[in-house]
Amino acid sequence: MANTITFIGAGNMAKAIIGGLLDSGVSPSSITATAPSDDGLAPLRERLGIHTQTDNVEAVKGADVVILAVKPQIMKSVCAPLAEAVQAYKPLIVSIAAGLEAATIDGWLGGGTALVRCMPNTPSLVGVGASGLFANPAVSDAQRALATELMEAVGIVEWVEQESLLDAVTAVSGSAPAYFFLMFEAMEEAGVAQGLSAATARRLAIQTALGAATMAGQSKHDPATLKRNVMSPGGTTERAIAHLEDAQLRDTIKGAMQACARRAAEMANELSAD
Ligand SMILES: NC(=O)C1=CN([C@@H]2O[C@H](COP(=O)(O)OP(=O)(O)OC[C@H]3O[C@@H](n4cnc5c(N)ncnc54)[C@H](O)[C@@H]3O)[C@@H](O)[C@H]2O)C=CC1
Ligand SMILES: O=C(O)[C@@H]1CCC=N1
Repeated sequence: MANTITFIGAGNMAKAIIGGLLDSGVSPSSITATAPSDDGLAPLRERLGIHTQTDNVEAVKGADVVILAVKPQIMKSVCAPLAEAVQAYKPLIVSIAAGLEAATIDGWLGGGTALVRCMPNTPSLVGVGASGLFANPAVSDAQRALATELMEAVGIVEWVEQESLLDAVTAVSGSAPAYFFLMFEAMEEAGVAQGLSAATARRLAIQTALGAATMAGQSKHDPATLKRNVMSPGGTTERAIAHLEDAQLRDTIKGAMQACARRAAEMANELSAD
């Protein structure tokens, strides 16, 4: 990728995308990351070789893509000082903030910006991220292609044509690594309760998830069929799955995802009213 990319904010999600981009062969010299103090930036500069900057406005000047990677709650105060440089240099803006609507951010940046909203996830760090993208009407086809190229460097990309669907993307992939991490915690605890060492239980659980995800991604069968293939009639898996179904696991997951998407919509309302 020949474009220059500036990350405003160098926290967990920015670092995950930067790590994935570098692993995919993007040159460190094309990436700049900012933070209010140099403390967190020095390791990025020294270990990854990317540019760093404590002045957001300077970092925006001349960048082809500006990725807004700060917490939604401080986005307004971060965007307002950037408006002049954004209007002058017209980079593609990519916001990864949960909830915050494109029109709200566009307004904070002075209006008329080409803005892509992206909902990535932290496995971008290891090149197996999943991102949902939405473009506002000012985004050109070339900028859409650029956003696709950028996020495909760290995983898969799905475009949505309705902005509100990004809340569903947040529920199904943005927040979802945490659901699986919770599952690993629970499986490790249960494995230990059955006598395994924590290390053994963790290793087996994680490898099994990796195997199941790889199989589901490659198989011509749907997940329900793959599940049935594990369930020998009268066997062990049947009992385990019956327990999960009796415990309303599907409803629990649905409820969690509804809570997630509702919170994204709530945040959009709270923050646009600021
Ligand atoms: N963590 C995740 O799994 C995901 C996060 N997101 C979104 O990514 C954004 C960032 O989230 P995280 O990386 O988790 O948060 P974080 O708290 O790890 O990172 C935010 C970074 O912004 C920096 N920052 C604060 N004020 C700043 C300023 N004035 N100028 C420049 N940088 C400043 C902080 O130093 C911090 O490192 C949020 O909007 C969140 O909704 C989206 C998808 C997944
Ligand atoms: O929890 C959050 O608000 C962010 C957005 C998606 C994942 N982490």
